[in-house]
Amino acid sequence: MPIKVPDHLPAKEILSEENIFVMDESVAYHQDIRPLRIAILNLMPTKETTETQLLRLIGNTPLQLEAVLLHMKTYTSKNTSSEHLESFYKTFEDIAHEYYDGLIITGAPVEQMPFEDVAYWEELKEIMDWSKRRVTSTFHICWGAQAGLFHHFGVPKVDLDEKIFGVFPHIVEKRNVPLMRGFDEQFYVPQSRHTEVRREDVERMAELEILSTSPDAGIYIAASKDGRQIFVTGHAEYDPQTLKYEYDRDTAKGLQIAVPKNYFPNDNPELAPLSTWRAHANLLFSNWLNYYVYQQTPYDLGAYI
Ligand SMILES: CC(=O)SCCNC(=O)CCNC(=O)[C@H](O)C(C)(C)COP(=O)(O)OP(=O)(O)OC[C@H]1O[C@@H](n2cnc3c(N)ncnc32)[C@H](O)[C@@H]1OP(=O)(O)O
Ligand SMILES: N[C@@H](CCO)C(=O)O
Repeated sequence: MPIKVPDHLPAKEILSEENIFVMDESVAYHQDIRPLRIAILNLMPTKETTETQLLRLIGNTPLQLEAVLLHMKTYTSKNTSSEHLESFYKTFEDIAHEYYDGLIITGAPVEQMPFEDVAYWEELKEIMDWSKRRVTSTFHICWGAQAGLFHHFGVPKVDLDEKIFGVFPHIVEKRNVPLMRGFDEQFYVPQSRHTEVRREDVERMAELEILSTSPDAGIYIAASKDGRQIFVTGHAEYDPQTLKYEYDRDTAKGLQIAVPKNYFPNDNPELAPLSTWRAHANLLFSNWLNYYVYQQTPYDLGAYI
């Protein structure tokens, strides 16, 4: 939450320069409060796991949220039961006439296919176009980020020689941006990708800025300068066991997969993995919800979007 201070207090300028959020009394007085409406477009096969991971993170805020789960109408999930989807999910068609304060588009295990071969690509393009008109800020994760960067900005995804797999150190590139508030100089994030977006392709787009990168894993966070589109290539939301699950799964299938880096103690898969990214994940999502959703969205949704 912002610190509310008298309009001309000298500390206000110092804290603002430190990228601490300070709000004038006059602005605070005019804030109206209502629950935030957040839609989660869940493209993951492991839908129940992903729901839990994301709700845990967005629930870590004093703000009231109304979360709506979405799945694709034009694709039939193999790994999630239709009972679960019918009970808890809606489709885009059900909500297309509404406005949302925030939208999260998850990753999906389709990154090695051309975008056009993904069965729900047309529906996803429609949702991404809609998000520009009806959502205050959209948070794209992993393949969702690649899809958004490609669709909105023509940034291609590029195959990697080897999967980036493990928990890597990341750094802040643009410190004076609200999404980065309170980030450590170096922090850890799980990455699990066979593809990447290249720095030069993102830098070519004047509307985008690169906020955080990793020497090992490349671009981590890019965003539109107006904050309405956030693209995150890593999986801050992953549970401590998720990379282990992916490693065991691929090993059992006989795939050539390296042990995830910086994850198991001594890189020994027999030992229980250590979580080193949870604090970062909480900060990333609460910064997004606070500064890009709550502080920006109009009280009357749809009033200016
Ligand atoms: C880069 C990122 O975004 S990372 C995020 C993705 N990571 C994960 O999903 C990790 C967890 N996933 C998994 O472990 C595995 O996908 C499993 C175990 C759930 C299933 O794996 P498999 O049995 O090998 O593959 P399966 O044939 O069931 O298809 C896997 C998924 O690929 C996706 N998929 C495959 N082909 C297509 C296609 N043409 N169009 C759209 N989606 C497709 C679907 O999401 C499908 O699962 P779903 O139908 O339940 O949504
Ligand atoms: N995180 C994914 C990789 C991209 O599909 C997995 O290992 O399932």
